[in-house]
Amino acid sequence: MSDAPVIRADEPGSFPHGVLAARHPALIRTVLDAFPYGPDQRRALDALLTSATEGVMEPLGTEDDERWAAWGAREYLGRSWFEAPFLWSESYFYRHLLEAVGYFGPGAWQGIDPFRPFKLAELDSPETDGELAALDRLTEQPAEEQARALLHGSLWGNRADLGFRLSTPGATTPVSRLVVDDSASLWSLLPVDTICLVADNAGRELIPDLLLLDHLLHHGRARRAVLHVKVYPYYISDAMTADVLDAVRRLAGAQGAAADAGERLWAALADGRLEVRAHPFSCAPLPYADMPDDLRAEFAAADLTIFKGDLNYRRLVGDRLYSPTTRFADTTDWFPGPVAVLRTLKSDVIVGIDAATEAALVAAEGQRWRTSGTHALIQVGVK
Ligand SMILES: O=P(O)(O)OC[C@@]1(O)O[C@H](CO)[C@@H](O)[C@@H]1O
Repeated sequence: MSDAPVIRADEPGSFPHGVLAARHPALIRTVLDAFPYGPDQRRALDALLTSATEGVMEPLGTEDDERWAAWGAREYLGRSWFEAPFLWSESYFYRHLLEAVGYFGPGAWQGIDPFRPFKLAELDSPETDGELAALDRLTEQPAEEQARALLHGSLWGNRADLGFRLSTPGATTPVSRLVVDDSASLWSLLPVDTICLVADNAGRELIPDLLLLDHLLHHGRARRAVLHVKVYPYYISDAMTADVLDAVRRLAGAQGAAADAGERLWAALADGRLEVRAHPFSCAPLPYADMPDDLRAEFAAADLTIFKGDLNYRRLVGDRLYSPTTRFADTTDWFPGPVAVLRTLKSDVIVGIDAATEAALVAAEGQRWRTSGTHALIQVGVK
């Protein structure tokens, strides 16, 4: 195991401190504005707002406390949210938020995703219309060119995360060259029988993820695909099964090439070539290295697993302050199969870049490059 320090949020001015001190309160206010929640839910959200910024982490008071105990709660309950590992307190915050809005019931609000209005707004946005219309031109290109464009669409789609935009309003700064580009190695692993894609955000990220999977299935570069999503609403815009269905419907209801892809995806879901999985560990406050055996076996059975996004990156390599030149392979060698990541950089964790690249980024931006969302990478680990 690495001896790089686990990231915590206890240093004012640091990125994780800002997430807990500013992004979480902003999120609670946004959710309060988006729903006509009743007095009990509003009180619970107000209480969470105070607790999350000034209080300590408390039990949920439900049977889920047992699961969280198995995930380490005994060590952190009663302590400030800022003291626990960043990954742990962020995940626990989302679980508490769902408790406050009655997501797990009993009651009429059971199963109502507090983030759904924002996810749907993305699917209905003019930007999504534009991206779907562009597919008609893309299908006229050679298959190789289509594949490259769809991979990059899926990669940069990762900027479309609502949490990031809560604290980075107008995050439309131009994108830049990849800080690591192992895409040649990724393509060299195909074709495969089974590809797994561990999804990140719904809406404008999930659409290009689905288009990439459709392309791989349609062009025989994978026989089947397994799409891992979250088991409940998490990190604001993370995709769940309901979001996959919304996205496939959005595609199928579009025109031209987008509609063709939507229909193929619908058929692939129906005949099992595309399977959606939502494992309880998907919302665990732990790195994937700690995943349970059944999930490990699922990844082991895939010929290639692609992890999308910043949070999955943190959970794959470990949420630690590594030296950026630490080898990617050294942080992922425990993974039970070939693994790739498509990620825009939105938190402090980074491994696998060379010293010259790091020096150039620091010279140009200080440490902002780690969190600004304007840089991205494609990394691949094969044993
Ligand atoms: O996983 P995603 O959607 O790419 O990013 C999630 C994120 O916005 O949330 C975390 C902070 O709350 C950071 O890891 C990251 O910046």
